Amino acid sequence: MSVHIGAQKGEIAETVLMPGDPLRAKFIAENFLEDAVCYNEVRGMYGYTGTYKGKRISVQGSGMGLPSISIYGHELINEYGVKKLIRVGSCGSFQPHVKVRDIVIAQAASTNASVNRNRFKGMDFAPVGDFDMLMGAVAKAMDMGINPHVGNILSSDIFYDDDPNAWKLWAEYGVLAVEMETTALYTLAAKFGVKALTVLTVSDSLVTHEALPAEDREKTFTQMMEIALDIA
Ligand SMILES: O=P(O)(O)O[C@H]1O[C@H](CO)[C@@H](O)[C@H]1O
Ligand SMILES: O=c1cc[nH]c(=O)[nH]1
Repeated sequence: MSVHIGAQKGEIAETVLMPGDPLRAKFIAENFLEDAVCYNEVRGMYGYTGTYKGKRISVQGSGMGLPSISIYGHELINEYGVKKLIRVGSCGSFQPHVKVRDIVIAQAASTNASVNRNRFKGMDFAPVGDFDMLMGAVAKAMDMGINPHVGNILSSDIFYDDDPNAWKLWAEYGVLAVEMETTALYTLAAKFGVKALTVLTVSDSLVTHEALPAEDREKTFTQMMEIALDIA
């Protein structure tokens, strides 16, 4: 057991899908993995290991925000030997051409959080996704007839911002969408020499104010799940 994960050594695969929502982890395990076994229920942050097309894969909820994914990512890499982490999340669109239910692949992740400023003594680190997995995810999406949006995203420390127009500065610089974890995931991967990629589905738009309900966010983002499982 690690501090936050109740698995024994060897119970977690080298490749782990990481949705923020633990119920999305359960959905992926029940609908995509064969012989899935639940290895973690600590804090209700479900983790499962099973097989997909014969390959051993785990799926672990990350929780919301940079500190939460940092804790699970750190323990997966350092306590369980995980080598590939693929976030499967939801995001809010910043751009008119990025529509609800579209797929976004995070080439890089900007942030308004101070964690990396602290880590790098006031300097800026540019967290980027793994290039091979990025290419694989784009190719798989195209095979499925999907044109994914690939580019910079914002990993925000704030869901309910005091300034309702704060997002527009990022939008002006071409940032595609907002979520809350990837900058930490990519930084952890760089520090520990493992691979990470984030694949997102647009759940709402800050441009049009459209939004999908929680059940859709938990269960209907199956294209993103298929892309992630393919590159796993
Ligand atoms: O749907 P998940 O993966 O949780 O991702 C997004 O949704 C949560 C906010 O509602 C944040 O965790 C954000 O990153
Ligand atoms: O962090 C998030 C995730 C989805 N939608 C948002 O607006 N923000």
